[in-house]
Amino acid sequence: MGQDHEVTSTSRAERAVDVEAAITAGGVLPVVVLDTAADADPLAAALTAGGLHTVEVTFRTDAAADAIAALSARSDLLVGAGTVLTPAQVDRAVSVGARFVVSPGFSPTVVRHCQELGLPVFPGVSSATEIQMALDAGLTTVKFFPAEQLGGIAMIRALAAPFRSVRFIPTGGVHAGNLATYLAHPAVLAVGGTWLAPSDLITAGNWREVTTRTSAAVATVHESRTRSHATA
Ligand SMILES: O=C(O)C(=O)C[C@H](O)[C@H](O)COP(=O)(O)O
Repeated sequence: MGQDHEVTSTSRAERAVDVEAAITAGGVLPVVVLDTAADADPLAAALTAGGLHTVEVTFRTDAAADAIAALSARSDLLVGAGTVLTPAQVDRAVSVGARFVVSPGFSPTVVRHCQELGLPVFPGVSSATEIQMALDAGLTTVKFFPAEQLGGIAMIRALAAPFRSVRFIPTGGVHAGNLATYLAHPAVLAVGGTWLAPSDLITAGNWREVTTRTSAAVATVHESRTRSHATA
């Protein structure tokens, strides 16, 4: 029994690391709002063609669960659920195959529920107090939301100074023009945002533009990491 428990916790920890490693490797986490699950496959094709293999599908539409189910069935994509506000949504997300959960804010109830399920969770924080709440809950990787509105990279610099173990996924107001500024900070694990696949492009079925934006973001991640290795 005790041994079973140990095995389970180890595999959970490994799963969590896998997810974080995949998000880190991508450098950019596309956030999408899907109105129909029919868009799932072309979206996945567009993102993977551009070089990204992670996606966060927000629980903001009725189609979210079906879309997560369709995307999770693919072997080339790691799919998480975003805008998760309640434990019931966590359960729904898990039941359709979501591998991680993202919230706009810090909910101790949502975080605890994810931890009980062994599901990686990245709650949003917007202040030093919320970071301490995350640390108290045993988390060191958090979403920083809404990043630009909170002061952008200057705020991350200020927060990263005392919280040396914390890694951030800044999201909100990030785009091709300011992506590199965020990626340059060592406390930034990856950056999230809707600019790669915004609702207007999805509705128009403009998958080519989604791939173009994704490739550009991937190139920026690559340049940024090459530069930081060169200066390390
Ligand atoms: O609700 C959540 O869990 C979210 O994920 C919020 C989104 O991350 C932001 O709405 C993205 O902001 P933009 O990239 O500026 O469009």
